[in-house]
Amino acid sequence: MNFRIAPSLLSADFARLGDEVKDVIAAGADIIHFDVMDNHYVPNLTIGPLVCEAIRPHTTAPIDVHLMVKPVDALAAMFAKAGADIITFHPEGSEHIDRTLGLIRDAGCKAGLVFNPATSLSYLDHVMDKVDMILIMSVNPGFGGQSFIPEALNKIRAARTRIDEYTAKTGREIWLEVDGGVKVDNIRAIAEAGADTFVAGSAIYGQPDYKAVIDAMRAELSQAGR
Ligand SMILES: O=C(CO)[C@H](O)[C@H](O)COP(=O)(O)O
Ligand SMILES: [Fe+2]
Repeated sequence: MNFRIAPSLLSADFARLGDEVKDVIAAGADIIHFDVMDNHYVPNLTIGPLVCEAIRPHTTAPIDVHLMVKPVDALAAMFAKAGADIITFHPEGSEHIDRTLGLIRDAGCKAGLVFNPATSLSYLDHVMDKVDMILIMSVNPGFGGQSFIPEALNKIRAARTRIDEYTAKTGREIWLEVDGGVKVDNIRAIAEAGADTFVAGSAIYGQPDYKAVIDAMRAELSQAGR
C-alpha cells in the first residue's frame, strides 16, 4: 500500500506560508492539504484561490484543495486555475454533484467527494466513475485541532469496500483520504481500516520538528496490516 501524508496548512503559520509548504515537503510529506472555509457552509473563514496561486511556485507536490463552501462550482473553477491538483467538495455544497465532479475533471484536476461524520456514502452510488478521491471527515468540518470521532473507522471500512469492489471491476484506482484528528497514535488504526492518504494539521504544524512527526507516522504506517 502506497501511503500519503498530507499536512493541512490550516495549522501552519499563515504569515510564512511559502516556507511552511517547503518545510513540510522537505520533512517528507507527499501532498499539501489546503482548507477553504467560507463562513457559510462552515462557520470559519480561511483562504482563497489567490493564496493557492501564491504557494503554487513554492512546491511541485500536489495541492489538495478541500472546499468547505456552498455553492461549489465557481470556486472550484477558480482553484483549478490557481494551480490545484486535487479538488474535493461536500455533496451538501453542490446542487448537481455529477456536474461539479465533471467540471473539476474537465479543468484538469482530480475530483473528490467529502463525507461529514453524518453524511451517507450513498452519494457515491451513481458517480463512482467521476470520483478520483473519497475523503472521510473524522471531525465535523470547520476547525483544526478537534478530536478524531471513532465512528469514522466504520465509514472508512465501508468506503474501502466500495473502492476495492470498484477497482476489481474497472481497474481504476480511487484514493481514500481521512481528515480530522489524525495523529501518530491513531494513524495505524486508520490505515488498517483502509485509508491510504492522511491529512494532519495540528499534529504536524503544532510540533517544532515536522520531520520527527512525519517519520513517526511512517513508522506506524509501516506496521499497519489489513
Ligand atoms: O478540514 C479540516 C477541518 O475542517 C482540516 O483539514 C482538519 O481539521 C485538519 O486539522 P487537524 O489535523 O488539526 O484535525
Ligand atoms: Fe481538510
